[in-house]
Amino acid sequence: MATVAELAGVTIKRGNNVLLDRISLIIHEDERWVVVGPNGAGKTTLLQVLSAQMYPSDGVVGLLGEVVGAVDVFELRPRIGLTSLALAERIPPREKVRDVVLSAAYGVIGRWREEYDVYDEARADDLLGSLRVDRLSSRTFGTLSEGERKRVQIARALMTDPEMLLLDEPASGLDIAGREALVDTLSEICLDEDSPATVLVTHHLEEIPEGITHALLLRQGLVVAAGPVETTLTDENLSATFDMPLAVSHRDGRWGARSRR
Ligand SMILES: Nc1ncnc2c1ncn2[C@@H]1O[C@H](COP(=O)(O)OP(=O)(O)OP(=O)(O)O)[C@@H](O)[C@H]1O
Repeated sequence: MATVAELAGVTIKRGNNVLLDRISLIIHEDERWVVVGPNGAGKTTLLQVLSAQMYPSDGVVGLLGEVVGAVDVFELRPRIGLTSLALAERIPPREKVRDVVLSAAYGVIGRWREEYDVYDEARADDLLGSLRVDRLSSRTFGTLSEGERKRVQIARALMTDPEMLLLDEPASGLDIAGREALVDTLSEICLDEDSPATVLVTHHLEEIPEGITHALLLRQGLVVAAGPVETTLTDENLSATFDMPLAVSHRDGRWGARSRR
């Protein structure tokens, strides 16, 4: 299987803070990763590295066969789909939903005067359909519920047919029904062998969709454990990650965690 990302000894420093500390990681195209760790562990920073938005202070980042730093990142970035709160906040509230998705084809946020071809328009409509928000395509982004916005952002991230899909807390802020429906949709994406390699950051094991194959546990910028999800998401590893005794459960395809105190 082809490698889509390879991090070797990657360190990110800001001032005296070490955000990521000598991270080494290989992601193959058929893998779907979940990244778990406490607030401030470096999860979002890792996604920034994987989306070529951030350069390492030390170490080497290989993405889609290119070395970051030795390649034009503007050619690399369209090959990687990203959803994050920071990106969502940059979407103009008056932007039409269909244009939020369509404008990804040009790597811009906010439609201006681009001419889109029929192929792009059909793809945007298909994605809105598969994310089950096609009925909202002529609404403005600012009028959507949180759950609807998350779906539109995922459709946007998939618009360029990326080779890697990065999802930063896609279910945060959703109610139970919204979360469950989104986890189902994410499961469909993760289980589809035509989907790109996926890395999903979450705070809650309940939000891990079926089809996730690997897990990375981060604490204070360091990898606590990484590997196949079944052998990585253990009581011992999760307890070490959050510095409290935790019990992991895995029933009917769904993960969970609770205190052992
Ligand atoms: N520019 C910066 N300068 C200094 N420290 C920073 C900077 N950016 C981020 N940090 C720190 O780096 C650490 C990792 O941040 P990051 O956003 O990657 O964590 P996270 O695991 O995604 O956290 P959360 O779960 O709270 O979203 C945090 O302690 C944060 O305060």
